[in-house]
Amino acid sequence: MKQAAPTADLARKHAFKVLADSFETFYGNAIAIDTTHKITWISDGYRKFLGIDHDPAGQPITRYIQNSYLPKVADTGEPILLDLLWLQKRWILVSVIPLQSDEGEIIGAFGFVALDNQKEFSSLTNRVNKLQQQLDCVTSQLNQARKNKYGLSHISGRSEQLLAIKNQVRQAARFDISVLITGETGTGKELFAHALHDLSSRSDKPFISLNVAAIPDNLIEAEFFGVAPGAYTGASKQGRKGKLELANTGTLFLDEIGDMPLEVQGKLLRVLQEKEFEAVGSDTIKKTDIRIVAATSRNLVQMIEDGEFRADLYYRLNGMPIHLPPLRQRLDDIDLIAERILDETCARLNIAPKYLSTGALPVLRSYQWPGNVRELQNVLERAVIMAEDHVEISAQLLTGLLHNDLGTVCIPSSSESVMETFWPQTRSDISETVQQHNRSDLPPIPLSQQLAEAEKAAIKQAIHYTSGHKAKAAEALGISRATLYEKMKKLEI
Ligand SMILES: Nc1ncnc2c1ncn2[C@@H]1O[C@H](COP(=O)(O)OP(=O)(O)OP(=O)(O)O)[C@@H](O)[C@H]1O
Repeated sequence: MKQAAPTADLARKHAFKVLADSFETFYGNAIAIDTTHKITWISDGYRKFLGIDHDPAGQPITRYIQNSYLPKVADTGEPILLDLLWLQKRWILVSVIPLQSDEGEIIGAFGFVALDNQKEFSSLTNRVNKLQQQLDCVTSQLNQARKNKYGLSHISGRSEQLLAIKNQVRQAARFDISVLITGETGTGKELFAHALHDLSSRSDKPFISLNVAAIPDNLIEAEFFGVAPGAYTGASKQGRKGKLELANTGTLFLDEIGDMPLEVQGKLLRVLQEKEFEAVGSDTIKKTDIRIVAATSRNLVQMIEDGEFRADLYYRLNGMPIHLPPLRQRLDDIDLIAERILDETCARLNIAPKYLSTGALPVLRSYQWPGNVRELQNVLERAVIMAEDHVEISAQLLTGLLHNDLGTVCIPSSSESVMETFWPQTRSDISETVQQHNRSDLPPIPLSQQLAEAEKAAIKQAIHYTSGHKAKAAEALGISRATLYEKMKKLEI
């Protein structure tokens, strides 16, 4: 390395001395920490400025300055040349530089108040204050919108069952226990999980959901635990956070928990018991603090008997069970839910509000709703679009739509076999429909539409045949579980 010329060396030493002498005069407020973020030195001026009446050396800096930049600079070695810091109820301008040993190793950080006279940078702080106020306002509006969207009041219905469930949710929210929500598809399991989170003490923390059934078995662990940087060929350099980490301090909603492979069930149990996990390809243990809300449309007790679900995990998850009955068993909810769906759909489509005619409600009440509220939503959304200029949604229109959807009309909810009631389109019915479509005097229906209808009917039939067991339905149809979910989403089943 080139040696500094003697005069340059002298000038440098002199400059440092002047700087050190004038530092106390101009920058009386200064502090230093080590790499463990403990205070190693503080100037008298700064101690007084912070209102500390004892020697804070050896204490963590965050005990006195919670939002200090010093720990970050000590960790990264990157200086912060000038930044605003909100301290002692006012803005100050601070500089923080890393401290290095003679060998160039980072040994801590040193910070000083560059300017604490607000008048001298008032235009800057005024702008920051204004932006901060705007940000606070938007954040509170967002939180309010979230609460309105997911609060219990958003869940429509007046049936005794629904009111009892709302009470259970209020109870469950008071305690930090695992909750298991059971019920057929589309009954509102995710909606109630959201409401539970929003009522709980974790409401301002993340709500993360993971649909176990929609993820191929070989990717589930990565999705759940995350992946360490470069864990395997093709893994990203930065690694990827898993849902457990993303949900930390908040709530993790595990939908379709019954579809979790046995091996992963064991790992989830460990997380629940020990509150720690390791990312795929890592041996570093990470701590986690989450509340689990799990949901399933399957009979977990039966699955335990069949050796498909771990009993110990079931008892862990089932801290408080909440069961959502199907819509056909709480007919008193239908009018309020329908009203809400119509209002929301019309507002979204920017059209005048529409109402159910007097004869329309009995049609809705007499149908079985195998897809529950989600199906009701789909039918009413289509009705709104088809009612065009009419203010009322007629019984006839709904009858037609339900007929079109499932090949039958207004099924009485009593004695017929569930199979006939829900999916009367047996194989021969389907071929009959296709034959009718094939008649040469009828205008042809686009092939894509015919294929979609056929796929929809086949999937519904398979799900019903396997009593809602999606993995078995996918197997019977010769597709993967993830593909089945993809298709169900696309075809709005
Ligand atoms: N009581 C209700 N009031 C208003 N909307 C509802 C009600 N119950 C369900 N919904 C709506 O119905 C749809 C389906 O609900 P959700 O996704 O929560 O059901 P799910 O039981 O989790 O379904 P899946 O088992 O298929 O995941 C959502 O759009 C939800 O907002």
